[in-house]
Amino acid sequence: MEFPSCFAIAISCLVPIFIAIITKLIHLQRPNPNLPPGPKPWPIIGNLNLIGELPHHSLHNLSIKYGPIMQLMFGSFNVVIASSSEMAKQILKTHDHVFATRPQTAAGKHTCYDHSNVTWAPYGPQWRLGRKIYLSKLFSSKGLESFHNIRAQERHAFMLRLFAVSGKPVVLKDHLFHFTLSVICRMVMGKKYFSESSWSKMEDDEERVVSREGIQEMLEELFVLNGVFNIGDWIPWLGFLDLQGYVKRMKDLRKRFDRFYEHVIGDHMARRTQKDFVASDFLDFLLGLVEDPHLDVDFTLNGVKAFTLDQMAGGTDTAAATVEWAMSELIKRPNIIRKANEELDRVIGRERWVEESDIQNLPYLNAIIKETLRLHPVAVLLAPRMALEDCKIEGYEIKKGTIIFVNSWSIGRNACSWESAEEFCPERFLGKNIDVNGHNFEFLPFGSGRRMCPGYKLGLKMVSSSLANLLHGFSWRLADENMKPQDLDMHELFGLATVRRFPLVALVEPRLPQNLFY
Ligand code: HEM
Repeated sequence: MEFPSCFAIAISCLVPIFIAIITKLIHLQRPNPNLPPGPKPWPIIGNLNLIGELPHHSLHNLSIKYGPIMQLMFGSFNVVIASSSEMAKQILKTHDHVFATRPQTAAGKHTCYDHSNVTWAPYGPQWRLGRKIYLSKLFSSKGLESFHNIRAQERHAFMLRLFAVSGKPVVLKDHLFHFTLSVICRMVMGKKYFSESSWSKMEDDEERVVSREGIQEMLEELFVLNGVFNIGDWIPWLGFLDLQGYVKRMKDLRKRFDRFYEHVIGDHMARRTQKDFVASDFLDFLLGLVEDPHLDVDFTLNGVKAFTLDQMAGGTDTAAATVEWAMSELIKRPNIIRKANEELDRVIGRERWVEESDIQNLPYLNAIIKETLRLHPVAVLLAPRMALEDCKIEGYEIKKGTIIFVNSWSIGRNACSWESAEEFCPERFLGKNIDVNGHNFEFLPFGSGRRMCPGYKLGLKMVSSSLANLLHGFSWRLADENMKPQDLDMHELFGLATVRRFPLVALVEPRLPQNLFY
């Protein structure tokens, strides 16, 4: 028999066996509320097949049936899922110190420089150093203010690019990504370092090693690979087989990022040798740390790359996907767009664009953003945490090493906390003191506690100011004239950031006077 058909038969035999192994290895366990006080066991109630459904949907359905805290055996690991605001509070506040670390995954190892970025770092000195630097240098009020001009310039450039394609079908996400990536690159690396031209023109552009489309593709792949169910993570003895080919993809991706960072770091190093060198961006500051003998961690060039990656990953797709979800919900509901436009016309007027300082005066716009983050929190299961020691929640023992997911997507749709939970209704937030700062456990789009998103204020600034100007500057309709707005497909693509499965394609027409577009 020739090789290809041999191979095909072997694969077709292996796949069902493999699926059988996996489904046998996933057990659902749930607490029994009728047991006397004392440690309560988690009885096994059956095997589950979570394959084929989006994980946050399956876990949401299970939590409706089995309660707000349940334990799964997932391969070799215990996994606890919290699906209510009370359980989220227990994990992210009451026992935050116990669940402050992350599991070590192949993605953290191969794509994030051996877990040396803040997102995947174990709870320890490297993580503490990163958070301290981010919160003091980038996300403090002073830090955020110092990059105000960059955000304003890039936002204006974004509006001009949209204007240039008005009347033609626009893939909104690509424009949003261009905006968020430009802001983050300039904040962190001093300039964009990617070519604005398309692939074909790249060779002419000597200073850039990657095109904008190329880096977007790399970051999207990073999010996918950091969110996948990689068998080797859950069943370590099968890891060497790399059955799904994910580890190979991770290694390939790391090479592409290395090539990019080596160019950027090389450029910064060359500047450091100049006589009149003054550190002027975040990367300069990080390179200074590599030479610092007083740090209590061994901070290397890999640390520089990893911390830079945290910003590029954390700040681009998340904010772009949130605005894309918001516009998708709005395009289906012209009456909400009308109310937002009425507020913008009244507060801002048609003679100028919306500035960041205006956002606090736009309660309806803020309510739209909160409603979007409630129904479409891009990190649907937050980022996984791991128990550093044994702990008891509601009488149930959680063993050291257990992996914890907080189902933020499910919490945002919990009928006990939200009336008509499945409806997109910004009005529910008007006059309410519900915020995204991690103190309201029924609403956790940025998480809470020690590992809460450190960049949430920047994320919110980019989301709110871009959405406000998209609504103020343009009128919107679907590019497919035959599709009714209410039929717009809202399916998700699961990953560390859960994005639209099919990008939103729209037609825009300017709403403001022509002179504002030059
Ligand atoms: C709309 C925008 C954003 C959303 C929805 C978002 C959401 C999140 C969520 C849910 C987490 C996990 C929190 C947890 O485990 O409790 C997280 C972590 C993180 N985010 Fe964000 N984020 C956004 C923007 C940003 C920005 C702008 C940056 C940086 C430029 C950033 C950097 C990070 C980092 C470094 C972590 C890891 C924190 C840690 O493990 O200690 N994020 N983000």
